[in-house]
Amino acid sequence: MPETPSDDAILSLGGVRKSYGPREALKGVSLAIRPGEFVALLGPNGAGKSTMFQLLTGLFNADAGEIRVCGHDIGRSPVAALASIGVVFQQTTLDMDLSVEANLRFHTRLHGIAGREAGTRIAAALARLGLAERMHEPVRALSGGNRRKVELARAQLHRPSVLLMDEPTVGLDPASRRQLLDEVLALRRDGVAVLWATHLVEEAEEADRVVVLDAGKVLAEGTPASLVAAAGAASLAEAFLGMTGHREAAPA
Ligand SMILES: Nc1ncnc2c1ncn2[C@@H]1O[C@H](COP(=O)(O)OP(=O)(O)OP(=O)(O)O)[C@@H](O)[C@H]1O
Repeated sequence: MPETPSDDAILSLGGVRKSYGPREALKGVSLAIRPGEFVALLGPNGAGKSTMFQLLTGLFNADAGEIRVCGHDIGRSPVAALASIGVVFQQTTLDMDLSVEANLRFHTRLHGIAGREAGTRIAAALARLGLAERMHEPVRALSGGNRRKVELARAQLHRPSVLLMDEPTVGLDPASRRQLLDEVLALRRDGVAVLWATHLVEEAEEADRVVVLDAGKVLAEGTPASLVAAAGAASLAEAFLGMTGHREAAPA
Protein backbone atom coordinates (compact mmCIF):
# COMPACT_ATOMS: atom_id res chain seq x y z
CA MET A 1 0.00 0.00 0.00
CA PRO A 2 2.18 2.79 -1.32
CA GLU A 3 0.70 6.03 -0.09
CA THR A 4 0.17 5.37 3.60
CA PRO A 5 1.49 8.30 5.63
CA SER A 6 3.77 7.45 8.51
CA ASP A 7 5.29 9.61 11.25
CA ASP A 8 3.61 12.83 10.23
CA ALA A 9 0.12 11.38 10.76
CA ILE A 10 -2.27 13.47 12.85
CA LEU A 11 -4.76 10.61 13.13
CA SER A 12 -3.73 6.98 13.07
CA LEU A 13 -5.27 3.58 13.67
CA GLY A 14 -3.07 0.53 14.09
CA GLY A 15 -4.47 -2.99 14.05
CA VAL A 16 -7.87 -1.91 15.38
CA ARG A 17 -10.37 -4.64 16.11
CA LYS A 18 -13.96 -4.45 17.33
CA SER A 19 -16.59 -7.18 17.67
CA TYR A 20 -20.23 -7.14 18.66
CA GLY A 21 -20.57 -10.51 20.34
CA PRO A 22 -19.49 -13.04 17.71
CA ARG A 23 -19.70 -10.51 14.84
CA GLU A 24 -16.37 -8.92 13.92
CA ALA A 25 -17.10 -5.40 12.67
CA LEU A 26 -13.42 -4.34 12.35
CA LYS A 27 -10.80 -7.01 11.72
CA GLY A 28 -7.47 -5.27 12.31
CA VAL A 29 -7.77 -1.92 10.56
CA SER A 30 -4.78 0.40 10.11
CA LEU A 31 -4.78 3.81 8.50
CA ALA A 32 -3.24 7.23 8.96
CA ILE A 33 -4.10 10.77 7.92
CA ARG A 34 -1.82 13.78 7.59
CA PRO A 35 -2.70 17.42 8.35
CA GLY A 36 -4.60 19.03 5.49
CA GLU A 37 -5.46 15.70 3.89
CA PHE A 38 -8.99 14.73 2.86
CA VAL A 39 -9.39 10.96 3.10
CA ALA A 40 -12.56 9.21 1.96
CA LEU A 41 -13.48 6.05 3.84
CA LEU A 42 -15.42 4.30 1.11
CA GLY A 43 -17.41 1.23 1.98
CA PRO A 44 -20.77 -0.38 1.36
CA ASN A 45 -23.40 -0.85 4.06
CA GLY A 46 -22.09 -2.88 6.95
CA ALA A 47 -18.41 -2.29 6.07
CA GLY A 48 -17.64 -1.00 9.56
CA LYS A 49 -17.50 2.75 8.89
CA SER A 50 -19.79 3.77 11.74
CA THR A 51 -18.06 1.37 14.09
CA MET A 52 -14.74 3.04 13.26
CA PHE A 53 -16.27 6.45 13.97
CA GLN A 54 -17.63 5.24 17.29
CA LEU A 55 -14.12 4.19 18.27
CA LEU A 56 -12.58 7.43 16.98
CA THR A 57 -15.02 9.48 19.05
CA GLY A 58 -14.52 7.44 22.20
CA LEU A 59 -18.08 6.08 22.30
CA PHE A 60 -16.72 2.54 22.44
CA ASN A 61 -13.29 1.13 23.17
CA ALA A 62 -11.49 -1.01 20.62
CA ASP A 63 -10.98 -4.66 21.56
CA ALA A 64 -7.41 -4.44 20.26
CA GLY A 65 -5.11 -2.02 18.49
CA GLU A 66 -4.27 1.62 18.95
CA ILE A 67 -5.85 4.92 17.96
CA ARG A 68 -3.85 8.14 18.22
CA VAL A 69 -5.00 11.71 17.66
CA CYS A 70 -2.34 14.43 17.64
CA GLY A 71 -0.07 11.98 19.42
CA HIS A 72 -2.61 11.18 22.16
CA ASP A 73 -3.73 7.60 22.64
CA ILE A 74 -7.53 7.71 22.75
CA GLY A 75 -7.66 4.90 25.30
CA ARG A 76 -5.13 6.40 27.71
CA SER A 77 -5.71 10.14 27.16
CA PRO A 78 -9.26 10.45 25.87
CA VAL A 79 -9.79 14.07 26.90
CA ALA A 80 -6.69 15.33 25.10
CA ALA A 81 -7.42 13.17 22.04
CA LEU A 82 -11.07 14.19 21.78
CA ALA A 83 -10.24 17.90 22.18
CA SER A 84 -8.58 17.71 18.76
CA ILE A 85 -11.52 16.09 17.01
CA GLY A 86 -14.61 17.66 15.44
CA VAL A 87 -17.40 15.33 14.40
CA VAL A 88 -20.56 15.30 12.32
CA PHE A 89 -22.48 12.10 12.95
CA GLN A 90 -24.70 10.35 10.45
CA GLN A 91 -27.83 11.22 12.44
CA THR A 92 -28.38 14.84 13.39
CA THR A 93 -27.55 15.74 16.98
CA LEU A 94 -28.97 19.27 16.92
CA ASP A 95 -31.82 20.33 19.20
CA MET A 96 -34.54 21.24 16.70
CA ASP A 97 -36.37 23.61 19.02
CA LEU A 98 -33.37 25.67 20.05
CA SER A 99 -32.00 28.45 17.88
CA VAL A 100 -28.94 27.90 15.72
CA GLU A 101 -26.98 30.11 18.10
CA ALA A 102 -28.15 28.27 21.23
CA ASN A 103 -27.08 24.95 19.72
CA LEU A 104 -23.64 26.35 19.00
CA ARG A 105 -23.36 28.03 22.41
CA PHE A 106 -23.94 24.70 24.08
CA HIS A 107 -20.95 23.30 22.22
CA THR A 108 -18.65 26.23 23.11
CA ARG A 109 -19.57 25.83 26.79
CA LEU A 110 -18.76 22.13 26.62
CA HIS A 111 -15.33 23.05 25.31
CA GLY A 112 -14.77 25.82 27.87
CA ILE A 113 -14.68 28.63 25.31
CA ALA A 114 -15.43 31.96 27.05
CA GLY A 115 -18.53 34.01 26.18
CA ARG A 116 -17.15 36.81 24.01
CA GLU A 117 -14.71 34.52 22.19
CA ALA A 118 -17.55 32.04 21.69
CA GLY A 119 -19.73 34.75 20.13
CA THR A 120 -16.93 35.75 17.76
CA ARG A 121 -16.30 32.17 16.67
CA ILE A 122 -20.00 31.40 16.20
CA ALA A 123 -20.55 34.53 14.09
CA ALA A 124 -17.49 33.78 11.95
CA ALA A 125 -18.40 30.12 11.41
CA LEU A 126 -21.98 30.94 10.41
CA ALA A 127 -20.86 33.79 8.13
CA ARG A 128 -18.44 31.49 6.34
CA LEU A 129 -21.27 29.06 5.64
CA GLY A 130 -23.72 31.79 4.59
CA LEU A 131 -25.92 31.32 7.64
CA ALA A 132 -25.28 34.53 9.61
CA GLU A 133 -28.85 35.73 9.14
CA ARG A 134 -30.37 32.46 10.34
CA MET A 135 -28.58 32.57 13.69
CA HIS A 136 -31.68 33.29 15.80
CA GLU A 137 -34.04 30.92 14.03
CA PRO A 138 -34.93 27.53 15.47
CA VAL A 139 -33.03 24.74 13.73
CA ARG A 140 -36.39 23.23 12.79
CA ALA A 141 -36.95 26.15 10.39
CA LEU A 142 -33.83 25.31 8.37
CA SER A 143 -33.57 23.01 5.35
CA GLY A 144 -31.77 19.69 5.70
CA GLY A 145 -28.74 21.11 3.90
CA ASN A 146 -28.53 24.12 6.21
CA ARG A 147 -28.93 21.94 9.30
CA ARG A 148 -25.91 19.96 8.16
CA LYS A 149 -23.99 23.19 7.69
CA VAL A 150 -24.86 24.17 11.26
CA GLU A 151 -23.43 20.82 12.37
CA LEU A 152 -20.31 21.50 10.34
CA ALA A 153 -20.00 24.96 11.93
CA ARG A 154 -20.43 23.42 15.37
CA ALA A 155 -17.81 20.76 14.71
CA GLN A 156 -15.24 23.47 13.99
CA LEU A 157 -15.89 25.87 16.90
CA HIS A 158 -13.17 24.42 19.12
CA ARG A 159 -10.74 24.47 16.15
CA PRO A 160 -10.06 20.76 15.88
CA SER A 161 -7.15 19.40 13.88
CA VAL A 162 -9.20 16.47 12.64
CA LEU A 163 -12.73 16.51 11.29
CA LEU A 164 -14.74 13.29 11.19
CA MET A 165 -17.74 13.21 8.88
CA ASP A 166 -19.85 10.04 9.04
CA GLU A 167 -21.89 9.79 5.82
CA PRO A 168 -22.84 13.46 6.26
CA THR A 169 -24.71 13.82 2.97
CA VAL A 170 -27.27 11.08 3.63
CA GLY A 171 -30.73 12.50 2.96
CA LEU A 172 -29.50 15.68 1.24
CA ASP A 173 -30.44 16.72 -2.29
CA PRO A 174 -27.63 16.80 -4.89
CA ALA A 175 -27.04 20.56 -4.64
CA SER A 176 -26.79 20.47 -0.84
CA ARG A 177 -24.47 17.45 -1.04
CA ARG A 178 -22.20 19.29 -3.43
CA GLN A 179 -22.14 22.41 -1.22
CA LEU A 180 -21.30 20.47 1.92
CA LEU A 181 -18.54 18.55 0.18
CA ASP A 182 -17.07 21.78 -1.22
CA GLU A 183 -17.11 23.42 2.22
CA VAL A 184 -15.23 20.52 3.74
CA LEU A 185 -12.76 20.16 0.86
CA ALA A 186 -11.91 23.84 1.38
CA LEU A 187 -10.83 23.15 4.97
CA ARG A 188 -7.67 21.52 3.64
CA ARG A 189 -6.31 25.03 3.12
CA ASP A 190 -6.37 25.50 6.91
CA GLY A 191 -4.47 22.26 7.48
CA VAL A 192 -7.50 20.40 8.85
CA ALA A 193 -7.39 16.64 8.29
CA VAL A 194 -10.71 15.14 7.21
CA LEU A 195 -11.97 11.58 7.35
CA TRP A 196 -15.17 11.47 5.27
CA ALA A 197 -17.09 8.19 5.40
CA THR A 198 -19.29 7.49 2.44
CA HIS A 199 -20.78 4.75 0.33
CA LEU A 200 -20.97 7.13 -2.64
CA VAL A 201 -18.13 6.71 -5.11
CA GLU A 202 -18.64 10.18 -6.57
CA GLU A 203 -17.79 11.75 -3.20
CA ALA A 204 -14.65 9.64 -2.88
CA GLU A 205 -13.48 10.72 -6.33
CA GLU A 206 -12.62 14.15 -4.92
CA ALA A 207 -10.51 12.86 -2.03
CA ASP A 208 -6.73 13.12 -1.76
CA ARG A 209 -6.76 9.47 -0.77
CA VAL A 210 -9.41 6.76 -0.67
CA VAL A 211 -9.48 3.94 1.86
CA VAL A 212 -11.75 1.11 0.73
CA LEU A 213 -13.30 -0.71 3.69
CA ASP A 214 -15.39 -3.83 3.31
CA ALA A 215 -16.50 -6.41 5.86
CA GLY A 216 -14.23 -4.87 8.49
CA LYS A 217 -11.03 -4.89 6.40
CA VAL A 218 -9.13 -2.30 4.37
CA LEU A 219 -9.14 -3.73 0.84
CA ALA A 220 -7.12 -0.95 -0.80
CA GLU A 221 -5.96 2.60 -0.37
CA GLY A 222 -4.42 5.28 -2.54
CA THR A 223 -5.33 8.25 -4.68
CA PRO A 224 -8.47 7.76 -6.76
CA ALA A 225 -6.30 7.59 -9.89
CA SER A 226 -3.95 4.97 -8.41
CA LEU A 227 -6.86 2.76 -7.32
CA VAL A 228 -8.36 2.92 -10.81
CA ALA A 229 -4.99 2.11 -12.40
CA ALA A 230 -4.25 -0.76 -9.99
CA ALA A 231 -7.63 -2.33 -10.72
CA GLY A 232 -7.23 -1.82 -14.48
CA ALA A 233 -10.65 -0.20 -14.36
CA ALA A 234 -12.20 2.65 -16.32
CA SER A 235 -13.44 4.51 -13.26
CA LEU A 236 -13.34 4.50 -9.48
CA ALA A 237 -16.87 3.13 -9.44
CA GLU A 238 -15.77 0.16 -11.56
CA ALA A 239 -12.67 -0.40 -9.42
CA PHE A 240 -14.76 -0.27 -6.24
CA LEU A 241 -17.41 -2.64 -7.54
CA GLY A 242 -14.71 -5.02 -8.70
CA MET A 243 -13.18 -5.03 -5.21
CA THR A 244 -16.36 -5.32 -3.19
CA GLY A 245 -18.99 -6.72 -5.55
CA HIS A 246 -21.54 -4.60 -3.71
CA ARG A 247 -23.77 -3.14 -6.35
CA GLU A 248 -25.60 -0.84 -3.92
CA ALA A 249 -22.42 1.20 -3.57
CA ALA A 250 -22.51 2.43 -7.17
CA PRO A 251 -22.51 6.17 -7.86
CA ALA A 252 -25.63 8.06 -6.73
N1 LIG B 1 -24.58 -2.36 18.03
C1 LIG B 1 -24.35 -3.39 17.20
N2 LIG B 1 -24.62 -4.65 17.57
C2 LIG B 1 -24.37 -5.70 16.75
N3 LIG B 1 -23.83 -5.59 15.51
C3 LIG B 1 -23.57 -4.35 15.08
C4 LIG B 1 -23.81 -3.20 15.88
N4 LIG B 1 -23.41 -2.10 15.18
C5 LIG B 1 -22.96 -2.57 13.99
N5 LIG B 1 -23.06 -3.91 13.94
C6 LIG B 1 -22.62 -4.77 12.82
O1 LIG B 1 -21.26 -4.47 12.55
C7 LIG B 1 -21.01 -4.44 11.15
C8 LIG B 1 -20.48 -3.07 10.76
O2 LIG B 1 -21.53 -2.11 10.93
P1 LIG B 1 -21.32 -0.54 10.77
O3 LIG B 1 -22.62 0.12 11.14
O4 LIG B 1 -20.10 -0.13 11.47
O5 LIG B 1 -21.10 -0.41 9.19
P2 LIG B 1 -21.25 0.84 8.22
O6 LIG B 1 -20.15 0.72 7.22
O7 LIG B 1 -21.31 2.10 9.01
O8 LIG B 1 -22.62 0.58 7.52
P3 LIG B 1 -23.81 1.60 7.14
O9 LIG B 1 -23.34 2.34 5.93
O10 LIG B 1 -24.96 0.66 6.86
O11 LIG B 1 -24.04 2.49 8.33
C9 LIG B 1 -22.33 -4.81 10.48
O12 LIG B 1 -22.29 -6.19 10.23
C10 LIG B 1 -23.37 -4.46 11.52
O13 LIG B 1 -24.50 -5.28 11.39
